[in-house]
Amino acid sequence: MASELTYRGHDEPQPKSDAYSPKPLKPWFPFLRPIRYMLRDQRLLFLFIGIAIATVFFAALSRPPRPHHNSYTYFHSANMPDRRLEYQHRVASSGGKIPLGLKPKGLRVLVTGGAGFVGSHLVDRLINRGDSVIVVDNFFTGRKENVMHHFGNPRFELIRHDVVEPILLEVDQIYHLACPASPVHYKFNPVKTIKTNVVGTLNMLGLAKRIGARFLLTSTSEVYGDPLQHPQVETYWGNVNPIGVRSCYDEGKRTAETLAMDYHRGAGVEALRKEPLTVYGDGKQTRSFQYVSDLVDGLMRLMEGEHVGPFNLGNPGEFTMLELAQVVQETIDPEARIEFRPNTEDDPHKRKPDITKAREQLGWEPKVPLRKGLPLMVSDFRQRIFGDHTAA
Ligand SMILES: O=c1ccn([C@@H]2O[C@H](COP(=O)(O)OP(=O)(O)O[C@H]3OC[C@@H](O)[C@H](O)[C@H]3O)[C@@H](O)[C@H]2O)c(=O)[nH]1
Repeated sequence: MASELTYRGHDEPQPKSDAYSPKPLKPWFPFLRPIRYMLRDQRLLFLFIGIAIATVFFAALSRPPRPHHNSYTYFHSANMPDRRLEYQHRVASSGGKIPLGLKPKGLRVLVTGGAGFVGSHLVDRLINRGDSVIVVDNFFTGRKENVMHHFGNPRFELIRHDVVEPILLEVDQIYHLACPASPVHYKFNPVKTIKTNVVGTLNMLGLAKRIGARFLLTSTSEVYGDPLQHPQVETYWGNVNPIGVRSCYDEGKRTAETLAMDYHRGAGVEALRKEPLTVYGDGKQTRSFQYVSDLVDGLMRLMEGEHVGPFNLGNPGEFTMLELAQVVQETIDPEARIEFRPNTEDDPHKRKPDITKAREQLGWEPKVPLRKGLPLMVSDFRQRIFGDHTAA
């Protein structure tokens, strides 16, 4: 009865040849069973997951140690004869599984603000000596054209990024230059200027700490404000108006220096500072001017040396703004007219770096005097702006 309820086909005529005969076994039948077995209960999925876990595990086992993890303690050892050689050794020896000849040769260097004036000259030097360079720049005052000649070089990367936002990169050294540098630019949006100096520097120091990279901050002679000591040595604390129109830059850089030294003391980050005395103004106030190649040379010596803390990297030659204008007339354009305008607020009266420390400890001093540097600077700008190759 039950079968009648469930199967009603017994009334239909049966085909004549329906006498029972077992189906012949297909030749591929033995292979079908394991495949069916695999497909049941999502066994295949579990198999793939197993393979993935094993791959990750063995890849992690075979990964070489990172070169910069021990650079942290390394930079605190005072008896390091040649940091650059040691760096090359560490980078090279980090590639245990990489076939000979494919190992990275130079350092991996991050230059924030690398599309700017000083930064792009620094990038040229680093690329020329064989390093791999990553430039991070928001192009506020920098230009792609300054670094365009490195496009296509596998050792060069350009990232449009604002340092006030965190970024994670793997490098051995960080040159932190990103900041509006001339009074017109840093006064344009003062809150953003101080934010770049404080938050941007915090982000870069945080990155340096995380990856164990060496850190160099480019500060400014403006941290001395309107100095009461002349010339200025690195230990001079300065005379700065904390609430003036220039404070976003002066005090921003001073805070950036504080942060760098606090990270150094608290977290072991290597903190360096340089003082480019390259501010141009007008009136009778004095300033010192240095050619960019001297500055870049000093920056690299500082980064490669074992010293920590502030260094004045400037040219002690002291000129009034009027003298500067006269040198421009003599060396570049005798027709140029000198126009007097009222001075800007809080403009320091005098500025001249004492570079004894840099001379003694870095073996550095500027080589290019103002009279020689100015025409070189004009050629450089001509080439950058008009692509005038003959001028170089
Ligand atoms: O928020 C900012 C502001 C500026 N920048 C970049 O920083 C670079 C600054 O270069 P500039 O050509 O304007 O100025 P300089 O090369 O003369 O400045 C350099 O010396 C003076 C120091 O105070 C600066 O920190 C240093 O960059 C530019 O490429 C600019 O686009 C940022 O990446 N982020």
